[in-house]
Formats: sequence, C-alpha cells, structure tokens
Amino acid sequence: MSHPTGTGLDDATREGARHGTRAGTHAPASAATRPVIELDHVTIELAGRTVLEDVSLSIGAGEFIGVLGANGAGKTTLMRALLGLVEPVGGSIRILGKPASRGNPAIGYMPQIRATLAERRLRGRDFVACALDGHRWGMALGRSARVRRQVDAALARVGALELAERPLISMSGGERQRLLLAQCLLGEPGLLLLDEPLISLDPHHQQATVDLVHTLQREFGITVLFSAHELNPLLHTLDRVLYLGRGQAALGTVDEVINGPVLSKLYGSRIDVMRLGGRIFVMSGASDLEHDEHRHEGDCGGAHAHDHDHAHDALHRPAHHHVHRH
Ligand SMILES: Nc1ncnc2c1ncn2[C@@H]1O[C@H](COP(=O)(O)OP(=O)(O)OP(=O)(O)O)[C@@H](O)[C@H]1O
Repeated sequence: MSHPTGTGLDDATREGARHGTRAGTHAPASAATRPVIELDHVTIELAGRTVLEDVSLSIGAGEFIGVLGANGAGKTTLMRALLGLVEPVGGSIRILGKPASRGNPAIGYMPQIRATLAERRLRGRDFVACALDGHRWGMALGRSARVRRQVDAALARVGALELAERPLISMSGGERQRLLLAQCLLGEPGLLLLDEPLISLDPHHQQATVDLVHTLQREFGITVLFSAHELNPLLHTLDRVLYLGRGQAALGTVDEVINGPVLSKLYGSRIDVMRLGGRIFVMSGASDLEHDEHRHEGDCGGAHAHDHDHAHDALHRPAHHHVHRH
C-alpha cells in the first residue's frame, strides 16, 4: 500500500467539510518547500510485528505536524526511525535529503520517557547543559564559556533565562518542561521530534507548551512533529495531522484526516467524529477515544514514570488504555 502524501487513504474516505480550524484552511508547506522528512514505502517490524507497512509520506520545512494514534500505533517507533535508532525492513527514510542516521545534529528529540531528574538540586543551567554530555551532568561543562553561551541561547529561546540559577527541585512541571525543550534546542536543530510533551501537564501548562512550541516553529522555521493523545490542545496550531493505526498512516489537514471514514479505516472499526464548541471528539460507540482510560495522576515530582499498556493487539482495538503514574 502506498501513501504518497495527503491522507494516504482512498478518495472515498475523504471529507471536505471546513470547520474553521487553522489546519482546515492551511495549505501544506510540503507543496512548496524541500521535504525535511521523506518516507518511501517504509515498513517497520518490531519483534516480528508490523508497526508500519509500506508507508510513504513527505513533510515540508516549517510544518507543525500533530502525530496521533492509539496506544501502540507506532508514534514513538516512527520518531526513533527518523533518528536512525530503528531500521526499516523495507523502504527508505530521508531527513533533509540524507538517509536517516544516528546522532543527526539537525534533529532535537524529546523522548517520551524523560530522564529521571534524579539530581533535583541541579540548577536549571546545569540540567540543560547535561544534554550535551549526560554523564557529566553539566558540572564540568558548565564552566566552559562556549557551553554557557549555547545553554543561555537555548534558555532564551524558551523564555527560561530566569530558571538558569534555580534548582530543579523548586520548579513546576511546566517550568521543567521548558528546560527539556531548551535541551532539544541545543545545537539549533531544524527538526524537533517531541514525543508526548503534554503528558503529566495540566490543561494550562499543556496550552502553554503548545504555544511555546508554536512560537519556536514560526520564529525559527523549525519543523515540528508533536505526538499527543488529544488533538484538541493542538487544533489551532498544527498545519497537518499524521494519524497512525494498523500499520497505516494518514497525513493531511484536520478535515482530511479527522473524519469517520479515515479514522474507521485506521482503527479497523466504526469511528464517529463529533465537533462541539470548537473541539473535536473521536468516538467509538459511546466512548470518547481520546479521554477514556487515559488518566493523568498529577504532575511529576521529578521522576517521570510512564506506565504503558503495550498489549500486542493494541493496533487493532480502538480504545486507549493509557495510565500515567508520576
Ligand atoms: N523495542 C521493542 N521491541 C518490540 N516491540 C516494540 C518495541 N518498542 C515498541 N514495540 C511495539 O511496537 C508497537 C508500537 O509502539 P510505539 O511505542 O511506537 O507506539 P506509540 O504509538 O508510541 O504508543 P503510545 O501511545 O502507547 O506511546 C507496539 O505494539 C509496541 O509494543
């Protein structure tokens, strides 16, 4: 199955209704610019299981892409493949025209399972610096003027210079999130891969994080892949949605992808999409897929444990089973 661009699904499954979202009216940047990400007939298998099957797509410079899909749909695996950490069994992945490879300085990555902030007395500046050399926790590096300049630039980009001297222990979840983002920006990457940056944040900090990433995307022309379990916090920010399910990928505007026919195909069962008060609800029967069994149990107190149900039938059942413990 080939998915060149657009939804990757057949025309009969497309809906053209407009609902006034930015994504619904925005022309994809990929049409005009050199692709930052290209997947050409990519198949990825893990432990004998097909996570992506013959997926082709193209993402242009400066696009903000929301990556969605049920637990186990392959969001993390896709990001790891872009980083060269997972090798496709078929097809090819190119980043800025070159084959995906490990240690690509053009990519900033915020993994889903964040490093535990064990040394909570660490100052903000040292925590950001430790991304340059995780083993040294920034201590020795912190004395280098070059590193200090890099760290200060990254802190400035996320509006967190005032956190430089404060210990992590004194910071809120949202403030620590800014530092994690600052880590990703060291080296001034052109592509940011953010794996579920909203987990563990309350709605206010979720929106602040989305807005901050949006600002970075616009001001510095950074391409962003932002995975999430809920579409709504991203709705007015994203250019296109990349929705994964059952090995397939649908890439397009919100209106092209978030509709009953496309999502029913990705979930393998009937899905209805409801729009209410500027929000979108993805429903399986009477259940709201984005909220049911997807609980946040308070903000993180430093460590970021993420308890997943990665049952092997996850791609084939529509309900999310997602519990975060912190
Ligand atoms: N190292 C691995 N070895 C074997 N299977 C794996 C490995 N990593 C992930 N998987 C499986 O690959 C599939 C895709 O997992 P992935 O973590 O990419 O999904 P996801 O969309 O990020 O899920 P979630 O929303 O729960 O984070 C799942 O079925 C998962 O169990």
